[in-house]
Amino acid sequence: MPAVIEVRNLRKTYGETVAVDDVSFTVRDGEIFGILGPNGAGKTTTVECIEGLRAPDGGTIGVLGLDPRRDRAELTQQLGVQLQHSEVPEKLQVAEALELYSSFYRSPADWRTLMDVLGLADKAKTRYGKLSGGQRQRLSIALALVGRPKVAMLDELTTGLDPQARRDTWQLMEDVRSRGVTMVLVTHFMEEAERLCDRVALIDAGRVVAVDTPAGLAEKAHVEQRIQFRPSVEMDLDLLADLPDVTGVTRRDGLVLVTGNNNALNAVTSVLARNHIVAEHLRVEQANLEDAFVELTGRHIGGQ
Ligand SMILES: Nc1ncnc2c1ncn2[C@@H]1O[C@H](COP(=O)(O)OP(=O)(O)OP(=O)(O)O)[C@@H](O)[C@H]1O
Repeated sequence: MPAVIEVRNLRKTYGETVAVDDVSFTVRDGEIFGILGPNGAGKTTTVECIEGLRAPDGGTIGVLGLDPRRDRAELTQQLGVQLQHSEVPEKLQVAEALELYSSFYRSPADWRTLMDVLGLADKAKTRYGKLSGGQRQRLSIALALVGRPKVAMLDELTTGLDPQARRDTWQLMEDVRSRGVTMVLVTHFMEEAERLCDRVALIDAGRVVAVDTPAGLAEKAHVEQRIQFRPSVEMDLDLLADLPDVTGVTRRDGLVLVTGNNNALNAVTSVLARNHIVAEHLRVEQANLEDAFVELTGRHIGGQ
């Protein structure tokens, strides 16, 4: 797959603060690429450099073969950017905003259709300042898509949304991806990254810690799988302890607790089946992105 965005050794400082130290990654055509990291990791600064809003102190960036600073006017036509709340005038009505922003583009989407798709049709005449958090968010997504961009940059897509609105927004993003739009998603929500992103760059203190699929990151971190069940009959724990994929087996209150690598569940269930043992109340905890981040950096994404 060809590269849509190529970031090489990006560096950006604000006075004494090194916001982005050394960031490199490639975003491929048609994927949802996540940038995940704790507050202050340098995510927004990276994205703003890609958008051409900030001049890097070092490194190179190519977006659709363009230089974000030199070719800013052309890039604006092809790159959809989610505006921050403060950038939309309070008094502008929803329909007015969409019509206005669509006028900036050579071949915009039909903004009325977009308004329907985003569930904003009944708010067409409502001023931005009177919209709920979820409605503002949907409008900002609509404004990012109204130019029919090849690439959309979405920063904190679902921050401040309730769980239902968040899930609706995820569904929407999947629909947009299926129309071939490449998306860069900045987030600090694990679940969002796991659900939506084809690949994720984990960023910490201005550096890329790892880039991979969510599953690949969890695996890379060598985080163990935890399996817990109640055997239907008394069993010899050595049956499990001897398995190469298993690292530990203990018994507690009639429950068997097994830890092991990503193949441990397969190995354990095969042994149980061969021995005619049913695993009751089976629970499996898979390693997730949060585990991977902690393993790779020693810190939690949620901050602290
Ligand atoms: N305009 C600015 N002037 C000075 N320092 C800044 C500016 N913007 C960001 N910083 C600093 O640069 C560092 C990286 O900030 P950035 O906003 O890029 O991180 P982030 O990962 O997007 O964080 P968050 O998730 O909190 O938005 C932080 O230490 C921040 O305080």
